[in-house]
Amino acid sequence: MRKNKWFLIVNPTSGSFTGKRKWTQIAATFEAEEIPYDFEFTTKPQHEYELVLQGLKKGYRKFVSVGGDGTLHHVVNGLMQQKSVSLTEVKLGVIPLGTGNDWVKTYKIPKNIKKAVQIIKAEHTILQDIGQLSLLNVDKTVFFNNVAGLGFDGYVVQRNERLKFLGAASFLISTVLSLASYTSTEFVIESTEHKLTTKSLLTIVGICKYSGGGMQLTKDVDSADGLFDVSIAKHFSLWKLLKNAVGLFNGAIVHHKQVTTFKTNLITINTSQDKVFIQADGELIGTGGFTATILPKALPFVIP
Ligand SMILES: Nc1ncnc2c1ncn2[C@@H]1O[C@H](COP(=O)(O)OP(=O)(O)OP(=O)(O)O)[C@@H](O)[C@H]1O
Repeated sequence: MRKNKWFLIVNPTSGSFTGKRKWTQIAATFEAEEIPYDFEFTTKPQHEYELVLQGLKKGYRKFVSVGGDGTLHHVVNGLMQQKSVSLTEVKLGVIPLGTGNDWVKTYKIPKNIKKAVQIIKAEHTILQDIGQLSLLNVDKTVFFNNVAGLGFDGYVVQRNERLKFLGAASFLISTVLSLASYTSTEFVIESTEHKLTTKSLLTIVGICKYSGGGMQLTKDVDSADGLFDVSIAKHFSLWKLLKNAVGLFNGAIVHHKQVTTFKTNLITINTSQDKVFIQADGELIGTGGFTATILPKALPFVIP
């Protein structure tokens, strides 16, 4: 009967321990709404992945990621890496308790626990595209459900690890602090339709709309169109970035003349410089270049 029960994977550390603080309220809401569920707390980084595999083995098919973008990223990777259960049988809901909570913003899933739980109860799903990243420096494949990128944004994610206690504003603070010490990188970018060599600040490959705590760096996003939305930004001085700060959050930045955008289903981004950080869904993945392939309509997510 586990097939009909929700299996909640709870990261107590997400959102500077919001996960731990809100758990009693979440459990009480599931009970009040009479939604059958079981749960497990993560006890270490990336534990979500193992809990998904164990959950599938025990017969669960309906999962809830209780945490932030990182928790969701690892739950998605658990589901995507395994081959024993067809993903059409699976449903994945989210209760956002993280710092940035960027993926939920695309679908307007509220942070209000009662409302987020009611969305799960309604079980309305969208088949969303998933990105598959193959790293060029090492034999490693990672899946992502929101936005991946390399260059400056990887550098910011790496720097932000130490500032997350500052909450959602930490991303903007890390961005400003990082600009002072970051130099642009030369990338060779090859997609189905484009080939270019360019010195740039960052290159972002997006499925959904928001990253970096609410910044909109991808244009005309459709999360189920079988295409990545790519944005390549040339170097921005600190002054220019601050002048365009509003545009970072309302999406106008993608129209800036120093930003190039296009759509593609396959892209390879490489660099000969070392220590170029790669991030996927706000998690640090590695360094160097990657090939990103879109997997159209790959995973059913519960959305409003
Ligand atoms: N028990 C744990 N102890 C330490 N780290 C954990 C634990 N459980 C999960 N993690 C890791 O914590 C990291 C951050 O989690 P998450 O991204 O959900 O929170 P956040 O960083 O506050 O939110 P956001 O990514 O939305 O800004 C993830 O990499 C996750 O694997």
